[in-house]
Amino acid sequence: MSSSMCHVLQGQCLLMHSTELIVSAPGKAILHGEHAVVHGKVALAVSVNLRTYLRLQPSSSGILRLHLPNIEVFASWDVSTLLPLRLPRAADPRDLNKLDLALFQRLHDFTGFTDEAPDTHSMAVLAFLYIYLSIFAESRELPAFTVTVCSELPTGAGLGSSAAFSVCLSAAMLSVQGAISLPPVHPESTARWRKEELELINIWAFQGERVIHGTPSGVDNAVGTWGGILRYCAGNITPLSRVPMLRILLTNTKIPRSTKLLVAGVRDKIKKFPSIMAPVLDSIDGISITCEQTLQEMANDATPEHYSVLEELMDINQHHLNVVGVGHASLDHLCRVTLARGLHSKLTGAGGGGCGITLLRPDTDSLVLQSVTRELRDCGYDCWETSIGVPGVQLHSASSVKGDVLSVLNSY
Ligand SMILES: Nc1ncnc2c1ncn2[C@@H]1O[C@H](COP(=O)(O)OP(=O)(O)O)[C@@H](O)[C@H]1O
Ligand SMILES: C[C@@](O)(CCOP(=O)(O)O)CC(=O)O
Ligand SMILES: [Mg+2]
Repeated sequence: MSSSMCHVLQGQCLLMHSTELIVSAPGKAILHGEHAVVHGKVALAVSVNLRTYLRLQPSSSGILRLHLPNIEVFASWDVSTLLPLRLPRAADPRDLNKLDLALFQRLHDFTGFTDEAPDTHSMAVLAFLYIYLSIFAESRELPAFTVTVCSELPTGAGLGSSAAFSVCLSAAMLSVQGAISLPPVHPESTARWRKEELELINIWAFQGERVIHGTPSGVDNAVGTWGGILRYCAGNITPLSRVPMLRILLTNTKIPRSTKLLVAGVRDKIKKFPSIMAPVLDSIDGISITCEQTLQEMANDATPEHYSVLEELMDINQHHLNVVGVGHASLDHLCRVTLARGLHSKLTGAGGGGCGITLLRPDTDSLVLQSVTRELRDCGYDCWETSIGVPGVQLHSASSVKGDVLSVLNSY
């Protein structure tokens, strides 16, 4: 972290902005490396063209409101009741490498939520309050505003909805606090923040992910912040600029699952069978590295043989993910249905249900695609071809937001 950023992090509340703002962040698909990345291995991840949108409206009512229509949360607090929960922000910015457990405990006591049975509502509310009380820890007053979040992403399906949510919260609240600027945004257009500001957004989004996931790797919030295609390993983010434009079919099996529980399950398995699981994680690391090399070669000249390598890597990784215990019958079925048409799939994200990705070749026949899509939909799955590599977190002019999203944001 640069010293100037430390200064901002420690800053005595610069200028508090009091304008309405709309921000958005994309979801992601992990090509390879989910779960292994939590244990220091390489992951390759891409942003997808489904976004989470957040609208923040300042208020003079002294009431902080949170509207999360996707998960039916409508909460409000008198800011005076939140004041006693605040703790001075840690003097050492390196402490942002973990959660402030004292604040976390206070929030549990205040809300009455328990850590044993984390549910959709409590995780979202805790992440919101945690980021709010941390970012405004040193502000003279706690600001009142209404935050409304609406997402195109399925919640809890492996496409990084938790990270897109955390990135939006972080960007909006850092902007209000004045720790980052409000870049000028022209009508019908969007704007991005500077590199150092994006780094700050990413750091605070990571805290939100910690509240929701327990021990996230940080790959999802990195994609939500930076967008594009990234290699991620132990906190090091490398954008991959020279890669072919991959065609990806996304399938949501709609089997609900929790990233937090799946990540904890993998940790238990590694603890129970260290000598068996370590080689599997190493092999997943090898898959990510081989995939990255193959993609780089393909940027110059993509051949059918390159696609065969990518397909084989997906098959091997899908087996590994079953071995580490994050498979599901619905995902096995997805792989079988697509393979019957010559297409290769694997789960993406935490697994246990949720989404899978299928690699399409540039010349995959549209009739093949139509029949495989129909068959997957007949299983009750959602299925669509997605664009990848879209921009990360953005500030929007209201007229740049799609009509249906804007009408949801405006209806609360
Ligand atoms: N649009 C949203 N509104 C409110 N909370 C959300 C939203 N999207 C995600 N979340 C929070 O993130 C959690 C899902 O995170 P997770 O289990 O990591 O799944 P994923 O990130 O794969 O979608 C939800 O339980 C909720 O707490
Ligand atoms: C399983 C993991 O690798 C990805 C989780 O992604 P998602 O929450 O299922 O979208 C966890 C992580 O990297 O933090
Ligand atoms: Mg998540």
